[in-house]
Amino acid sequence: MPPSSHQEALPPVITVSHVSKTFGSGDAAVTALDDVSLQVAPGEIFGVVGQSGAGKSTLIRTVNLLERPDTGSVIVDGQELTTLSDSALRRARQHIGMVFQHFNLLESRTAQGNVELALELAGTDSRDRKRRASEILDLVGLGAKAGSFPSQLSGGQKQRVGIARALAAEPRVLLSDEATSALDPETTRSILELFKTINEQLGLTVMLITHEMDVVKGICDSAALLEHGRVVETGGLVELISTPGSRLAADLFPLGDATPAPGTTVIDITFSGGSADRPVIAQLARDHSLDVSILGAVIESIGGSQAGRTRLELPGTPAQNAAAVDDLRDQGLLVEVHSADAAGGVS
Ligand SMILES: Nc1ncnc2c1ncn2[C@@H]1O[C@H](COP(=O)(O)OP(=O)(O)OP(=O)(O)O)[C@@H](O)[C@H]1O
Repeated sequence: MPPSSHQEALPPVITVSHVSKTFGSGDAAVTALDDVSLQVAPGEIFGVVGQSGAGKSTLIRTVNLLERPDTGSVIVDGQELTTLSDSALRRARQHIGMVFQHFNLLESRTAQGNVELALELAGTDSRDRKRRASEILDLVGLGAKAGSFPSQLSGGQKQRVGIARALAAEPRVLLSDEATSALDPETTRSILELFKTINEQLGLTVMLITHEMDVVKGICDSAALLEHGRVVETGGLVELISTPGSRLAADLFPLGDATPAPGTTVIDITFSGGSADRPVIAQLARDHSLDVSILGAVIESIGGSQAGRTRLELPGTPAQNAAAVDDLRDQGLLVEVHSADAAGGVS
């Protein structure tokens, strides 16, 4: 659910502050996380993206201390995890569900048995375990398969069991490490819809790792881009796409690579909220008698509102188009101006 102003006033559910983690030592040392700080607001779906080896898994595993940071602090639901005793940490982890890429189910147990296991570990008595496991399997759409073993389930069904297990002990936070990357596109869509449903129905905060921008666009409210163990950008998606030069925005809304004519002006306009519905380009062409060419455009729905970017080519130099650009900016639009060089490149 998109964070409302009321939610923004609440303290974050996850706060990672100045976390660093190095594996190995000497010449073999690998710094997986380098002074990482980020916050996840209550009820948000927060995506962590970045290339392979950027530190995404290490980061998400520090949020439930499966990976202990060398330095820094991790606060989940108001509790600083790094200073807890082993037994207190085990209790705290029961409120942090985790979903894994390869499901990590016990083959010897049925779907119901796998979900009940999480409740056994939480000390729930037998009757409540059965009732709760049935309820939660119904919620993930797998009630009819409660008695099936993992070997009798499809990948998507296995992941639903994994999600049910993660939800069994009524966590406040759900962590997902590439939950959909072993699934086909259609199953991926249905699992993402399930995340969204859980997020909305249970008010659960979700932090997920993905390398797929479509996942971020599809369900995330906020995201962080990791590079070489560092957070290079983080924020709400609508806010990010309104940030000039945002790498995440460029990855979320790729504008294609149409080549402008040499000596022209190239402008990138970011639309969000109401501006996405206005006939901005037609008005620009009319008011400034400009022969506007659209080099690329993408409009998407993010968190229930329209957002997108458009790359336009205008005849003449940036100086000659200054009035047109000012006009766009006066309308509250975010405009970046480039000039096309002789080779059709943009600078
Ligand atoms: N247990 C470990 N021992 C040694 N090095 C590790 C360990 N775990 C991670 N690393 C290293 O830390 C860096 C970050 O790894 P991590 O798995 O967090 O990246 P990632 O962004 O999740 O990558 P991928 O998308 O490929 O899963 C990599 O260089 C990796 O080789």
